[in-house]
Amino acid sequence: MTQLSASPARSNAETSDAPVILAADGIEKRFGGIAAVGGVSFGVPKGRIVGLIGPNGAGKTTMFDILAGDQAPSRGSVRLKGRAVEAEPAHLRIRSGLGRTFQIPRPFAALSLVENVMLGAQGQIGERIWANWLMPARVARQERETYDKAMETLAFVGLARLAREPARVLSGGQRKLLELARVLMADPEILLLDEPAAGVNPSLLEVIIERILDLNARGMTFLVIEHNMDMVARLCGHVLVMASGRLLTEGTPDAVVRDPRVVEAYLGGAVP
Ligand SMILES: Nc1ncnc2c1ncn2[C@@H]1O[C@H](COP(=O)(O)OP(=O)(O)OP(=O)(O)O)[C@@H](O)[C@H]1O
Repeated sequence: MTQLSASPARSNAETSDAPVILAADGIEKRFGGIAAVGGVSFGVPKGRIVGLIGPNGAGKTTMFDILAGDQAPSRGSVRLKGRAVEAEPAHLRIRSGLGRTFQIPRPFAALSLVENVMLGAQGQIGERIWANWLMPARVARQERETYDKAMETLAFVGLARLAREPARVLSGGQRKLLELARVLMADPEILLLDEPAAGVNPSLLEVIIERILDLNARGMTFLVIEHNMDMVARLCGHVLVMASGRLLTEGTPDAVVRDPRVVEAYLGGAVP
């Protein structure tokens, strides 16, 4: 595990007594005889940046899949803004304000960056075939607005100058920024980020950290899976630790990395 930086956590986690925006309640996920997630409960308070760490195979990505609606839990409940959503598919959760990024982003390689980002917009009336016939001016206006918003979002993540290039020219780190831009098009209230630092060079990593802190300062909530503990310490006021499908402990980044159970979980499993 990487040494924690001495800088204090910078999210606004400690400054507010916020309501829980996303909650997992007794989540279980079994694949045949294996419990990838074995009864996990936690809450993410609104406006905070919460970390989710644990050794490889701990069940973190499976947990994200269940929170986002990409997999159904075998048991348990997911509450988004107080509403049980475990039966809802991912696209409905996105519309309710829950966005997620993937460990390995897969943009449409042949489409331009701006086209990829525009695909993240929700509620496009032009997707309804009849709307193109009945209200073409309205469809055209909305497409223009979506394009402008996609360009603004690309500028926010520092990719505006590549807007017309095909996504295949991007590095791994730039793909992470493109994916962030795509998911931001849906105006999420809470974002699940799956290893935003993995495979990213140090200068782009700084951009990603700054963008996350900037969005958080504007009120966006984050749950972040990350192996890079320097990044976790810079972003997160609170960290959840999973091991072998269970929630092992939670606390400040500083406290959890000093917890002997956490050290043992990492040494017993594959150390990142
Ligand atoms: N579709 C699947 N079928 C069978 N087993 C699975 C499936 N998905 C995950 N698992 C198993 O569930 C366990 C948890 O996997 P998961 O990917 O959620 O862990 P993780 O904490 O995200 O790991 P990493 O840090 O390596 O991404 C692992 O043992 C994995 O092999």
